[in-house]
Amino acid sequence: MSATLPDFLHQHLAEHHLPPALGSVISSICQACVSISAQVRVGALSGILGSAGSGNIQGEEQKKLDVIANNTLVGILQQNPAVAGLASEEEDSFVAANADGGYLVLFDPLDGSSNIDVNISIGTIFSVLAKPSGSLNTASFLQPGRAQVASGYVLYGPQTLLVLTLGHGITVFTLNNEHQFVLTQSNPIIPPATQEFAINMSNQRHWQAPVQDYISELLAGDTGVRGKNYNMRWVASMVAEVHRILMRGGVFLYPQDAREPGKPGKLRLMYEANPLSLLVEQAGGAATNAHTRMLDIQPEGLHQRVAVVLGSKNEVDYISAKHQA
Ligand SMILES: O=P(O)(O)OC[C@H]1O[C@](O)(COP(=O)(O)O)[C@@H](O)[C@@H]1O
Ligand SMILES: [Mg+2]
Ligand SMILES: [Mg+2]
Repeated sequence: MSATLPDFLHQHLAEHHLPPALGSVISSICQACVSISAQVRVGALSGILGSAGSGNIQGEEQKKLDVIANNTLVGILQQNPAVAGLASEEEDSFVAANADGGYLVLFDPLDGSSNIDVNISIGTIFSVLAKPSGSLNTASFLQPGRAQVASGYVLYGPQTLLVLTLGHGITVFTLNNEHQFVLTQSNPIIPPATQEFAINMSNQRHWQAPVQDYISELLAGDTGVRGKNYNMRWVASMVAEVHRILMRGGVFLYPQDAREPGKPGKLRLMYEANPLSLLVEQAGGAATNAHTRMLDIQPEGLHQRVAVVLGSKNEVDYISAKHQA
């Protein structure tokens, strides 16, 4: 249980006949995240807390750390010859990198921005796609989530953790004091049944009927149709919610709601939902938009929003059935 990330990549790529260039892309992403982690750790001491005074293309306020994390990832990935292009939640459109590169990297540089200034877990989420042949354009990135060749996140919590999949199970690494990711867990499995749910209850009045109905069943506990009591968690960093679910099960919902009826949801398909859904499926869980398997959705735009239901399989199936009824 003491392999470092380079050792693991060397062995895992060979075992699954994956190209070394994919390993170099993962290494570059992780190099950037080690740098981001170092900045997160010292917080106010390096002046990285607070607002950047700018907004992203989605009309969201950018925190200084959103911008720092984005620039760190873009700067390091652009230098990797295997990377053809990048897409980020914090960039207006894709960023071209190296013409001969075979991979595209998409990322949410800092997930959980509202938690940065209050010292609660935040993370970087990433997705890797093979670049289709031909010239690079937005359409090159619009591949369904099942086409991802790798995805993962780095969670800046009490420990800095890397959770990674290259399509053959998931592996958890812990950052040590020498700035190396060391393998600490192989192939955690999400139990199919759970008694823990995560949803932002303050939006209850805006939900559609199936979600209203589902949550009221859970709140009824052992006096209701589910016949058991449920506990609730809401960190407000999706990356941390997904990590909890990978470690002990649970279900996470960010449904479509009536606050912005024109949008299918709040979360981003390409930077959040797809990479995290691949991890969840690799750990035996399920991920949908309440109607369709997340990884089968055909993207139509880089910054596309989506409703999200993911986690313990029995619970996700139960919620989907309610939406089809
Ligand atoms: O509960 P709220 O306030 O809608 O926000 C929580 C959600 O917003 C997000 O923070 C959005 O991510 P960003 O910080 O990358 O914008 C998700 O991680 C999280 O699930
Ligand atoms: Mg996010
Ligand atoms: Mg973000």
